[in-house]
Amino acid sequence: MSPSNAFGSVLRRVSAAAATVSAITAGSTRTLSRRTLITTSYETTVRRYINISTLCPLHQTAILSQGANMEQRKPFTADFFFRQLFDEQSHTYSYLLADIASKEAILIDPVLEQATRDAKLIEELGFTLKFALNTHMHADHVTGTGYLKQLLPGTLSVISKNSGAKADRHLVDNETVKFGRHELRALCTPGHTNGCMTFVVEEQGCAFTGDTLLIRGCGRTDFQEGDSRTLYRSVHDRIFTLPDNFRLFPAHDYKGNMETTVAEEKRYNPRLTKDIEAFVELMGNLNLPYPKMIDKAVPANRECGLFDIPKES
Ligand SMILES: N[C@@H](CCC(=O)N[C@@H](CSS)C(=O)NCC(=O)O)C(=O)O
Repeated sequence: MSPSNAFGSVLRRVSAAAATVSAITAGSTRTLSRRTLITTSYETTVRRYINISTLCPLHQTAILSQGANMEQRKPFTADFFFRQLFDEQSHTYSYLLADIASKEAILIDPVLEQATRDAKLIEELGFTLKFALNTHMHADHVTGTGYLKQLLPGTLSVISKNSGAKADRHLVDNETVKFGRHELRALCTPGHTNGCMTFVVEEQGCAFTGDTLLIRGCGRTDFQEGDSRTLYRSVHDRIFTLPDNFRLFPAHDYKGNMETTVAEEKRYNPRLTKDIEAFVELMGNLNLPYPKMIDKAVPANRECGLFDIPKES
């Protein structure tokens, strides 16, 4: 058997073991916390079936990390539409969510230069864009919310009250935004900026973290109202307290990653796994260059993003 076939066979045995664990834990004792039970049972079962010490360290990590990250993730419900969109210039992810039955949609963190792409997609899919939301007042690109209001009349722009930016609707902590039968809950997660929010869709087991938590990273805290201690508390108190299996979708990624989970970031985020003092020290020494667009983006985003509207072709 070739090494890759052997690894495939091991993974199949692990999946079978994981299924057994899921079945056992489904009706199991409540004396242990759900997370402890899942992680412990998974690792115990894997070790019972496979002598993992015979595998290389990479494969050992790959197999054991599945216990916390993959096994218990919920699929989206059949009536929930999800589409991740990307802007290559600013490395920004936007997210189109919709209720497939009622066709009501929302768009999180649209980018001005992609507004015509997004509007076309929304029209092609027969959706009505109810809300165009920003997780915060961005510094690296102009938001598409203002232009989308023109392209798709009836759309309302949304941002947090704490952002100080103009919008049709201002969200406060714990407020919900409804689209069809679905809803997201907006949690204040300041630190990168004062007005940062994380949007949680509880039923679908996912959250949109903006720049508060990035995949194996986090938003910088060296401009606007950035504050490292505040960001650390936001992540630990409001994102890491979500269920371990929640899928997390950030506003940016610079390395080609697309999503993560609460469990993964709690284990592997090189910044947020540190204690708060070490985190503050690290964030104070990032020495990142300022975003190229900051002088244009922040004033535009304070006005909901109407700035240099691209000409129609
Ligand atoms: N090079 C980009 C800006 C990159 C950057 O600073 N990203 C921000 C989020 S957008 S304000 C950030 O918080 N990064 C964290 C990190 O660790 O990289 C540009 O010039 O636009």
